[in-house]
Amino acid sequence: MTQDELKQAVARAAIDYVVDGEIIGVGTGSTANFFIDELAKIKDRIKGTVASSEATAARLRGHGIPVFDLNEVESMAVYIDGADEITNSGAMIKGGGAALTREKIVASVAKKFVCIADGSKLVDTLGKFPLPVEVIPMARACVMRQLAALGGEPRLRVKAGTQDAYITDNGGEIIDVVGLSITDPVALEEQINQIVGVIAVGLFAKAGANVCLLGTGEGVKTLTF
Ligand SMILES: O=C(CO)[C@H](O)[C@H](O)COP(=O)(O)O
Repeated sequence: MTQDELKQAVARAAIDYVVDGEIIGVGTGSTANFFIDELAKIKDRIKGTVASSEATAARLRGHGIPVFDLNEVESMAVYIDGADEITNSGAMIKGGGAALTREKIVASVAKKFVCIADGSKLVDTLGKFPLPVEVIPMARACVMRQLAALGGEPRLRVKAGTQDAYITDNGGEIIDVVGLSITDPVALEEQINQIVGVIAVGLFAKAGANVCLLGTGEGVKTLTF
């Protein structure tokens, strides 16, 4: 199976976690996009969604699925999203698609985080994938110095084909930290959260996934944490 077929398989499997009549939190990225396309087939069963990015909101609306502002929502049954890396204990690196801050906010309201990922995302130790950190633009340089002191190599994410900083839906910039071996993800998440100027770090460790639907050649495996 191709990587896209594995992503489609987990997106289909995630429909079992959709709770009828409820609001569903929806992530960002190619796997989340496959999930949105599956959700569209059963859209009449749900009350609506909360989106973790403008791109996701546009895709949901394109399918005629209601998208609520998070401020209008008191509870959410489940949040369904991809990951760049996930461990056997449910800790994740996210933010390859630059939506980490809204993903973390929406996930924090949901009762359950269901991660959907192809098998290549399962790792023993986080950090091979560069760790995204969203920052306030004026704090870029001082945050980068503090991230370098943690042992990684911070790089400013730029818009494809330019030297210009990539700007997120929140007006922030993204620093990708290369070369970390993250043996204590909870401690590192707390440490980076303490740096003034950081909006959010793409480590989802303190509140990681509750379930991971992992696409493999032998079918979809369900990991619970
Ligand atoms: O965190 C994310 C976006 O900010 C995505 O979930 C992550 O990058 C995985 O993307 P994909 O499903 O395209 O592999």
